[in-house]
Amino acid sequence: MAPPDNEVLWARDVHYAHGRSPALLGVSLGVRQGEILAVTGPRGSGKTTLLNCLSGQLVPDSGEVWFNSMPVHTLTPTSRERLRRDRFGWIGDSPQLVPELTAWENAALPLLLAGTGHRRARRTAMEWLDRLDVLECARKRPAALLQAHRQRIAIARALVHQPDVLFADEPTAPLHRADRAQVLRTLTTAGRSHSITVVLATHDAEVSTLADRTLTIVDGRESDPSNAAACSLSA
Ligand SMILES: Nc1ncnc2c1ncn2[C@@H]1O[C@H](COP(=O)(O)OP(=O)(O)OP(=O)(O)O)[C@@H](O)[C@H]1O
Repeated sequence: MAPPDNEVLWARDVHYAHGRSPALLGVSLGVRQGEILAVTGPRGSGKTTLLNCLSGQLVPDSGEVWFNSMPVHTLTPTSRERLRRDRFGWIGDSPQLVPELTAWENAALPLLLAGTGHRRARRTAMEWLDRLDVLECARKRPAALLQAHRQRIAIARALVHQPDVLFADEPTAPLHRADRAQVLRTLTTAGRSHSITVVLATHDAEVSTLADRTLTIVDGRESDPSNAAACSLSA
C-alpha cells in the first residue's frame, strides 16, 4: 500500500516483539512535514520501540514504515543506516558523545561526515550550541561537562544538519526541571522554524502541550485508534 502524499512519515499496523516479549501490537500513524507529534504512554508501553521502528533502527516483524516514498521496512541495513545519517536526527535519553572530541566537534559531526567543509561545519555547530545556551562549552570535552550540558550538545548534533525528521526519545530525561522547558522550547522552535518533523516520545504529559498532536500508546497499541493521530488509512 502506498503512503499518502501529504505525510512525510507513515506507518501501518506495525508489530514488533523483543524476542518473545511483544512491544508493538499494530500501531499506525502518519506525520506531516514540520509537524510535532508527541508519543506518550506509561513506562514500557512501546514508545521507544515505535521510534526505533520508525527511524529504521529496528525492522518491524510485520507492517510498513514509509519515509516519503521510501519503504523503510524493506531497505537494506546499509540504506537504512544512510537514511538515518542523512535525513534523520536522533536524541536519546542519555547523551552519547564521542569522548575524544570537543563539544563543537561532536555537534558538527553529522556535517563533517557528510563532507561539509571544516570552517562551515564549525560555524553551524557553534550557532546551534549558542541557541542551546552551551556556547561556552564549545572547546571542552564531554568528560569535563555536566550531564545537562552534554545532553544539549547531543541535541545540537541532532539538529545541525537540519534533518527531515527528528526523533527524540525522552530528550529531557537527564535535565533538571528548570532546564526542561527551555530545551523543549528550543527543540520545538527549531522544528517549526526549519520545518523539521519532530516525533517526541515522553511519559511527561506536559510535553504534549508543545506538540501539534499526541498519540498515546498503551500496551503496544494506540489507546484510542480513532483519535486524530491515527493515519489516514484511506490511501
Ligand atoms: N531489548 C529488549 N528486550 C526485551 N524486552 C524489551 C526490550 N526493550 C523493550 N522491551 C520490552 O518491550 C516493551 C516496550 O518497551 P519500550 O522501551 O518500547 O517502552 P517505552 O514506552 O519506551 O518505555 P519507557 O517509558 O520506560 O522508556 C516493554 O515491555 C519492555 O520491557
